Amino acid sequence: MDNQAVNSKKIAAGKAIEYIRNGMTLGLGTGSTAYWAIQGIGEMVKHGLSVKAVATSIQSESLARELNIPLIPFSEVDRLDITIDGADEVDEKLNLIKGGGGALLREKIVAAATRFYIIIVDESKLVRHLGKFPLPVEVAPFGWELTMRRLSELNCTPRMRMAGDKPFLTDNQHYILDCAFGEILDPAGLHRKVSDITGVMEDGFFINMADIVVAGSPGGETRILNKPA
Ligand SMILES: O=C[C@H](O)[C@H](O)[C@H](O)COP(=O)(O)O
Repeated sequence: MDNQAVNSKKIAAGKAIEYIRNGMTLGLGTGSTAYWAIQGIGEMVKHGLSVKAVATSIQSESLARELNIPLIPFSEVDRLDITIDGADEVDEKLNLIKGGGGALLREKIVAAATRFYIIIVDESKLVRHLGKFPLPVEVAPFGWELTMRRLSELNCTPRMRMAGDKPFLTDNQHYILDCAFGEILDPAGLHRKVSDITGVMEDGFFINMADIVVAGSPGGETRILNKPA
């Protein structure tokens, strides 16, 4: 990753953590952008911030532990005050594609329990229409070939995500099929069709979930995009 992208991610994360207050329960996202938010929260905890957090992946959980961010089991959570997470694409209505790192199912469960869901991206992730980034679809290993055929009937080209010569396994021991649809004009409609396929555990569409998106630029500026009313 080039230094400019790293800087944009760091800047966006720095802005997002300004929303955090003492006593909050937080959701910790996953990926190279969320990494910077977790680092920032760790720094705030070191300086006396009192928060509790849940993580959206094993990777983020380990990072939070290293930074002494107090973690609680998700079973103890009813509502989270703020979750900060990254995204692979963000459209003009703040609909997202997520799951490039394979964490979409837990991320969506955490997002759905969140009062104020903040997405942080470098500005290159902002698009008019979703779809250039193939949609990650988490599927049950049992019968995945059939699930893949059903997905391709929706006019996409699904590909099994690999880790070396084996299928990539999510934290939930599922597979990921990356589905190249091309430009998607109706993400909500397509989300319904994908979700209707038996064997699909979750897809990477996050429709109408983000409250704000903080986009960082390599020059060090941030832009805050609000969910349309
Ligand atoms: O599964 C991974 C997550 O959805 C990430 O938040 C997303 O892929 C963005 O990751 P990054 O910030 O590394 O581009």
